[in-house]
Amino acid sequence: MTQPDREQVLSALNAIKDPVSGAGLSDAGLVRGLVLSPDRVGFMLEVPRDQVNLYGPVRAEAERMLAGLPGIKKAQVVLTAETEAPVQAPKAAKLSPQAVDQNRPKAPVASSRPAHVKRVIVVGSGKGGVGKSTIALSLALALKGLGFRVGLLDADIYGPSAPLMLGVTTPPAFGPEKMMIPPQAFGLKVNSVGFLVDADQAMIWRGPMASQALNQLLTQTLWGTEAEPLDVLVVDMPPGTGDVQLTLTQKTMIDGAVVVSTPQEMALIDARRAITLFEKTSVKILGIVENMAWLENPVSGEAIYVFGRDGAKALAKNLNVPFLGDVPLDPALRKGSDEAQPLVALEPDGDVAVRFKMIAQAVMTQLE
Ligand SMILES: Nc1ncnc2c1ncn2[C@@H]1O[C@H](COP(=O)(O)OP(=O)(O)OP(=O)(O)O)[C@@H](O)[C@H]1O
Repeated sequence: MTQPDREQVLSALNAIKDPVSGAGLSDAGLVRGLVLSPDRVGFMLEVPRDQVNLYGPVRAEAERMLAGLPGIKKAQVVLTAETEAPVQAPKAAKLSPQAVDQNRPKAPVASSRPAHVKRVIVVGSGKGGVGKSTIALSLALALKGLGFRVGLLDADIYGPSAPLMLGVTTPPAFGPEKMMIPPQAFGLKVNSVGFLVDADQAMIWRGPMASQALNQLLTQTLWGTEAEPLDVLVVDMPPGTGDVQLTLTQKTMIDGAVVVSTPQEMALIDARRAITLFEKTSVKILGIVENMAWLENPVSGEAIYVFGRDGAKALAKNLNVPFLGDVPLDPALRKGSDEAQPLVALEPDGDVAVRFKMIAQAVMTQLE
């Protein structure tokens, strides 16, 4: 079934009135960053913080109306001023002396939690190279764009990439009580296993050493303070489902996991494995993101399904976990990462950034 084009969506949105000006939503200039992808449509409704209550029903009505349009299966409207995170008492950080011992089986009871961090979410993938780090960074930036205080922990011992993607070359300084003071880039507090050791060295770490290093990065970084706690810490996990990943999920209080996959069969098999790992360690699955979902033909604008179509979406349905959104294969996204100019920060109203804001919003909804 053919889906409506931008003009048709904008005109349909005018049927819903802005409660303040009385004009249609599009005419009132409230529709920002409209994105259309196969079966899906979404946009951002940006309103002043003190008028958010007024626009909750408008958002719901817009979603309902868009979802009813021909060829649209899912509609998502993000109300960007509505995302203040509830305050949660921070727990004290402590390093468990048993943190390095992986030799005997343990009950999956999480113990460590970074101090002054309200929520920890991990971004994982069963398979390497599916864009997990790109999604973790972009999600962190999108959460920042929604008004949260955000940190990014690059825990990918096999290929730490956050320093390169963000252009951060200075490792964290050490503050009181040997706490690491994370460098900041694009409004994010960042720490990476890449700051601590040479990448080649990290790769040959034995499981317990890697686990201990990750635990230190988590709990001995000054992510927040009592006065200014971090709202969300995004952890870019190492790919796969080995001992290091298992220990990280067992030892750390994690509020939820985002699983990244391409639509390709091989990636999906591994994504399923990652989901099983999280389920076994009682980590809530926030949902699946489909990366490299399609490539837009620059001449015709037609979608080319390089890695197959809707595989991750189908997996989410199959496993009964939320589907958080899809991201196209976009050369600008790759270029931005390579040049330390992340696309989501550089073009916050662009199509890719808006997609990530919607994913970020869906993540926060799952966390509530
Ligand atoms: N949607 C996308 N569009 C274009 N390029 C992308 C996209 N997602 C990721 N890439 C590029 O693909 C490559 C691999 O991505 P990334 O490093 O994020 O994957 P990863 O799953 O974290 O890999 P690893 O397992 O090696 O850590 C990078 O060059 C990245 O810029």
